[in-house]
Amino acid sequence: MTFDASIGSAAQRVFVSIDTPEIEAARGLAERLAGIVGGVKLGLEFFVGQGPAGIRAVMGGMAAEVRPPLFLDLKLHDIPNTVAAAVRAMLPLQPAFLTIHTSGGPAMMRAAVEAASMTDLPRPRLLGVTVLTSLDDDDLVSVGQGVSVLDQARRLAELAQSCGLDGIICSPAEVAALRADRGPDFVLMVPGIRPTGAPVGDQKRVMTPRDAVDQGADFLVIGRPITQAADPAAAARAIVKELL
Ligand SMILES: O=C(O)c1cc(=O)[nH]c(=O)n1[C@@H]1O[C@H](COP(=O)(O)O)[C@@H](O)[C@H]1O
Repeated sequence: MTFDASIGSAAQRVFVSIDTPEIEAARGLAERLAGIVGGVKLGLEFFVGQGPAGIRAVMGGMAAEVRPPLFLDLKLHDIPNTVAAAVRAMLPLQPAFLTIHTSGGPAMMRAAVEAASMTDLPRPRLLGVTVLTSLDDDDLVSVGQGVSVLDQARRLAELAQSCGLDGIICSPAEVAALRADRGPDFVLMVPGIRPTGAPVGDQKRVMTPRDAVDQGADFLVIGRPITQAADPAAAARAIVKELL
């Protein structure tokens, strides 16, 4: 299914992150949430556990009329040839969005963009991870990047746009600055979302769904506040309601 990135409703902004290695758990959540949220994100944990066949089982388990767009979040980071080959290998799964790490550099990003366009299959939107939402300024110092998170995110976002990426993943804390820098058409997909009172866990730069959208986020990536809730469908509905 091709993905129309125009945002017609509050629900379309929400991608639920289904982080589990178990196929039945993933399938159950996807089916329960399909009519409520705008998309499903399957990432490293599920892909390592279940591979492409697992992705097909989850997405194919939903009727075409209700199947939400797939965000396949593998955060590729390798030499250009390897990343390009991995992007090509993902295309048959028909993701609406893919992720690569912008810190892989310009040649890697350009190779990924080229690879994504090389077949007749629908072209996914390529998003570049800037600075992970689990990091803060001290973490960047500890890995030898002596810049603030905001400056690093701005720099990587500019590089991603210049390399032809469709958008970036960034924390809500930088969204307003990055929207101003990169203009209205660059996709800002934002994890690190916590409804008021939800446990923050390993995230360091967080915001509520409403505030993140008000700051300029196009899409929100939300995992545990929905998937770990006693009633995931009710939790997702409450978040969408907050965005109306
Ligand atoms: O690329 C991502 O989606 C991502 C980037 C980032 O900087 N931070 C981040 O949390 N994510 C993903 O977003 C999801 C957030 O999940 P929760 O913290 O449970 O809401 C996880 O699947 C992460 O892998």
